[in-house]
Amino acid sequence: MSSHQTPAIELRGAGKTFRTPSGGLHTAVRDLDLTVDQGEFVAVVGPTGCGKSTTLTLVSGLEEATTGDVLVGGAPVTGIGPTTGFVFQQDAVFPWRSVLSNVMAGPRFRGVPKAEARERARAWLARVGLGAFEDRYPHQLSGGQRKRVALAATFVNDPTLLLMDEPFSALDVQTRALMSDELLDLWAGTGASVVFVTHDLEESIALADKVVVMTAGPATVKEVFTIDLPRPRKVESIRLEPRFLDIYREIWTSLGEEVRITRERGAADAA
Ligand SMILES: Nc1ncnc2c1ncn2[C@@H]1O[C@H](COP(=O)(O)OP(=O)(O)OP(=O)(O)O)[C@@H](O)[C@H]1O
Repeated sequence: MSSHQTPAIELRGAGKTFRTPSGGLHTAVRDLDLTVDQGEFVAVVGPTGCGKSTTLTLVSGLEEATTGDVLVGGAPVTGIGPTTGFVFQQDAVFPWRSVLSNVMAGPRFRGVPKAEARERARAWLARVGLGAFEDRYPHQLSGGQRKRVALAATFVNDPTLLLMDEPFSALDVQTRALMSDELLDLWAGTGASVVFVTHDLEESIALADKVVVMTAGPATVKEVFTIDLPRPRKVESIRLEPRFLDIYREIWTSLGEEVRITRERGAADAA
């Protein structure tokens, strides 16, 4: 990565304070400093409720930072850019549209002619192994297949920035590992920058170039770990590598402390 490139994302002292329904103020994240380089895969881990999703909504422009700066492609973020893709835990598919129509929707919305949109959608469906399922409706698919549709529907738009909020957490363990491999295959060579929020430390290490550990809420960046595992990766085999286990232990030392703080606070609140 050449050092003169504008980072894909820069958070500088970014924070977000929400007004609660009772009229109080709740700080969700504070003093966030983070750089995501172009083409980099960054995973964000942190204790439950610490502010991971809020961080992602700041980057997406869905929420405006209360303090500090959020830059995407070197410019202050003003809303969801046309080249930003999202994948969430919930299936972001239209239940009343066929699989093919779902994947064509993005390009059509962006003004791509129908025949070309269909061709591009078919190519991505083939890549996710759903070429034979284009006429099905989402309810006729398994959870993993629906997730594949969501990935095809995202990648068909050639995103330069991918924001993913626990996209695989509703899936069973085996499907989850398959989807992680699938994601890495689809992402490889696209040059897209990824911010991937997860609860799962193993998943974060297997996928990412950098793992960002956030503190107990209101979250700030605690530590950033560079993951020096080679690519291409297969998540089921890489997690058995000695280097993977060393990295896991190192990051857990940092993350575990924040998880404990969060648990103790929860116990104190309940007492
Ligand atoms: N719109 C909002 N209004 C008020 N408070 C909010 C709002 N959105 C989030 N919060 C609060 O901000 C804090 C951080 O929430 P956020 O969803 O970002 O955490 P998270 O780390 O993604 O959580 P989880 O690990 O459970 O997915 C929480 O205390 C939450 O209740």
